[in-house]
Amino acid sequence: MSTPAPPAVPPASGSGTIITQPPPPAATRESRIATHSHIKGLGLADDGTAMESSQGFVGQRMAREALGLHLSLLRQGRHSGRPVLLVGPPGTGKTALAVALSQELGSKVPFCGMVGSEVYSGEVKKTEVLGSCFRRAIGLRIKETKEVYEGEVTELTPSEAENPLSGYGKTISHVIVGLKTVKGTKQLRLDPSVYEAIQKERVVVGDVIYIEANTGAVKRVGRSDAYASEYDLEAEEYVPLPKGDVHKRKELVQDVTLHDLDMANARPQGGQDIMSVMGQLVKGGRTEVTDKLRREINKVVDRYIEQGVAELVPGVLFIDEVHMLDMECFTYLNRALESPMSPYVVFASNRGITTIRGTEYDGGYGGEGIRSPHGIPVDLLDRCMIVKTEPYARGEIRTILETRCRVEGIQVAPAALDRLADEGEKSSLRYALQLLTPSSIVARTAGRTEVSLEDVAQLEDLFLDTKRSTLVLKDLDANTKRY
Ligand SMILES: Nc1ncnc2c1ncn2[C@@H]1O[C@H](COP(=O)(O)OP(=O)(O)OP(=O)(O)O)[C@@H](O)[C@H]1O
Repeated sequence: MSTPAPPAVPPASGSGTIITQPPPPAATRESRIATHSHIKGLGLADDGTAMESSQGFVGQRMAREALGLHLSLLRQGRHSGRPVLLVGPPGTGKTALAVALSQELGSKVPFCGMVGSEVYSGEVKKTEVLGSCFRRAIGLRIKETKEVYEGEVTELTPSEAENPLSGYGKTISHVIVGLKTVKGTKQLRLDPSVYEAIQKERVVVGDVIYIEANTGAVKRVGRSDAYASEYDLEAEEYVPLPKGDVHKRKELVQDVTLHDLDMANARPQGGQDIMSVMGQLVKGGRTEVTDKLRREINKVVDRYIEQGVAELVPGVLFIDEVHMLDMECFTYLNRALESPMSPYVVFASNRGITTIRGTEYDGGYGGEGIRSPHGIPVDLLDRCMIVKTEPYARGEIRTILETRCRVEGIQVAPAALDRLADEGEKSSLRYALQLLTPSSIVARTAGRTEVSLEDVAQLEDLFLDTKRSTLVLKDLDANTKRY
């Protein structure tokens, strides 16, 4: 049966189609707790005002409301060329705000986070690193109609044959797969390469899958809901039995980023399934993608957008410690921000007036370089919408600590929590947060389930905060003139 050519993603490779929908929960994740795990969004009410504590966010109301407004700009597609700059002392939630922004946009909108110093590499140009981050933050949603075999797996029987290349062992000659839909069933005799793809997706009887007729790529959609009561507790995603025939044309939506397309086309060798493409991405060192290739890809992308096959999804590029970038990067940013294919850019810096990197050795500026607020040239600064974050009050620190305890599953006695909040106020929120997990370990070692005041006190002896550490150094310096 003839099929109209699928809109193979960029030029000649045919291997550019990358399915980046989130994998089904079964294949994913143990619960890992990261620094910002408790942040679930900006915590804004319907009228855009920030609630005192919501979605894991506590305080910092002005900044949250400002970002809420930017979010509306982004949703209306009117953000272009207007980056946000988050400024404030360390640990006041600048990164947390960027994370919340990306959460608000949803999992299908790309988010790329980087630190200013990442641009310095011996192998890749600074502007190339920035350029690839820009493209990681721009998504493309491609709608393709493909010929597929879809259904619940009723049979999965590999057929073995003698290995013609060696006297020992056996190889798979073919695999029989039975697929069932509401309308009927079909038995397929498939190539061993499809069996490999089935194994990689960890398909078992009872799963709903589809197999692309042209490429043999296999995608596990989830577990058939006929098996829903198999276990009492499960992280499985259950899906209904597919309707229609087993063999049909299906509209597939694939989310890729421009960077995925660059990489897939820079090294187009290998298979067409997601695993081969992913393999290409992780193998080898960092490779530069030429400007010419990017322009070609942009042309194809433009064509797809015009044809209505694809839709551009601008995401968020977050550059933390932006003062670490140098003049060359800032000049590049000025141009990149004006491009019609620009993501929503958020910068963050905790520096005040400081020298712009890359201008220090310029004799024209008296050897000192150009000094500017946050180490950013004024012309770029002028384009930014600047949002300030404030240091936290003790009550806010206590609430943030409480939220973290809930996320990490730590029980802390009220007196210990008060002590940690005091530490947070005296030293920093980060220091107080860092003491949480170790104090729970100390409590557990002592056979208790709740962190007590003594546990926190013990840790304060073991770990110094920045202020005490500076005092120790000053003391050493005064007494021994060393260190
Ligand atoms: N308002 C808040 N509500 C809840 N958690 C917060 C809040 N502010 C900060 N945090 C948490 O405190 C920790 C430090 O915050 P974050 O890393 O966002 O600070 P930062 O301003 O980016 O610091 P730096 O300038 O050092 O990069 C993180 O775990 C963050 O999730």
